[in-house]
Amino acid sequence: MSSPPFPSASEPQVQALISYLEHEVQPSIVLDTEYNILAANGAYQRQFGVAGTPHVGAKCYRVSHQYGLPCDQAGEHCPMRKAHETRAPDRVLHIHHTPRGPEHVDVELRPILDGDGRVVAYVERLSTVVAASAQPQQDGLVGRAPAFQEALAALQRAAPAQIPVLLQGESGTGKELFARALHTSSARKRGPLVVVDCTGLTEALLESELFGHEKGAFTGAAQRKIGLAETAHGGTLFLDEIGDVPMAMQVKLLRLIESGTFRRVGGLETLRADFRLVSATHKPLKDMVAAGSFRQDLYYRISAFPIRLPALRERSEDLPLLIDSLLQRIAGSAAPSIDPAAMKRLSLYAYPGNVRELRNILERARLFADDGCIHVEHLSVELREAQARPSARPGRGQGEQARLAHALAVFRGTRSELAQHLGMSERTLYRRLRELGLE
Ligand SMILES: Nc1ncnc2c1ncn2[C@@H]1O[C@H](COP(=O)(O)OP(=O)(O)OP(=O)(O)O)[C@@H](O)[C@H]1O
Repeated sequence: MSSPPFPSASEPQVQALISYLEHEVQPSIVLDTEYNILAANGAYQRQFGVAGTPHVGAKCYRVSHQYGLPCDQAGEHCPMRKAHETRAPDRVLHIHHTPRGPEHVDVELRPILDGDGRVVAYVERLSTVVAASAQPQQDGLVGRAPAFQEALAALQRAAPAQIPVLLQGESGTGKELFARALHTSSARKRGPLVVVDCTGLTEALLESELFGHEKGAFTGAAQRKIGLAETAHGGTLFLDEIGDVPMAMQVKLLRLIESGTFRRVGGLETLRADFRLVSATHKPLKDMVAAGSFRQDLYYRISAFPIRLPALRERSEDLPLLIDSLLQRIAGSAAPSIDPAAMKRLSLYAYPGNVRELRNILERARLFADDGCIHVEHLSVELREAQARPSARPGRGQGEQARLAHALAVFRGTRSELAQHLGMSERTLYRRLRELGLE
């Protein structure tokens, strides 16, 4: 563990801590109360270190965010501030600058107290979040906007537990992708992830899909069939569009979830399946409960840990990142570029169909991009009209104006640092500020 002779580091407790952390497998650093990194263990240096750039002696916010100021003064949650006040550990999700570029990092900070209860140092443990990427990626979830980060932070908390998760979001917001990320971030990741699309299935069909059936259970049941609940044993069962499950089937689903037991259609044997339940819906389930079209007991069973997925218009800062990633996915190395005018139209549109709609738009447009570049005329009429109707711009509306105004008020760094903090270029920041009348 590298550690220079800082005054507080010479305290025996801190020295003992530094020596202990060297054997920790998780990247860890020791900080003093002035944000100075006193020591970094081998795991930290391997994962976050840059050859020739010593972290030890540097300010933590400079290393992880390239800010000139502590995170809380830059409009972000600072775990050190909170841990100092509460004398208790704090955990947050941040985007850190790493040798691999920006990454989502789960940061856990523990204050180290002396005999009088004074904080003498902090230990910060970091783990890279694998569930989502903050830079363009060939697959999986990408995003870095605050609304996306909030959902990701909830996913990180829920993933290691067994608790049933309910993903709620408009169509195309990435519910299935989130369910996959939840599964791969859980202890069951080596088990199966079984997706059941509950849309458009009659009670009989859903029952035989979910529970399976015995040979001869009904006309056409020539063989015994193993149901999806059984297939999910040891893994995750993802019930997509659970709001579409017919009322009569809901009671059977409740029994399965409560007891983990079920019977194949036409079978007498009670079977048991051990799975983690993840459900998703775009429907307002609570209203459906009030209207009597969704069972209240089932609702409470499936919604122990609700996660709200933001609409694309609530995370419009993510558009460039999503566009980059989706074009790579659609066209690989032949991915076209986008000219500034087309990019502007794309950023003005409201995307009622969310990321799926964005993907469709790009898939279509790239087929017209003969010169390797998407131009305005390659976009659909709605997109081309987007500029003519500035009122139809929820992403650039009051929400964004309030967010930028708030960031301007609380951020004490330079404009370039603010741009970096907001995940946009300095030029874009100036342009947005001008557009919103904040400049
Ligand atoms: N954050 C994201 N990063 C990358 N791709 C995304 C993201 N969110 C959604 N997508 C992509 O958008 C498309 C729609 O996502 P998905 O099918 O998970 O949405 P959904 O909410 O389950 O939709 P529906 O409710 O209509 O079933 C997919 O191609 C998916 O890969």
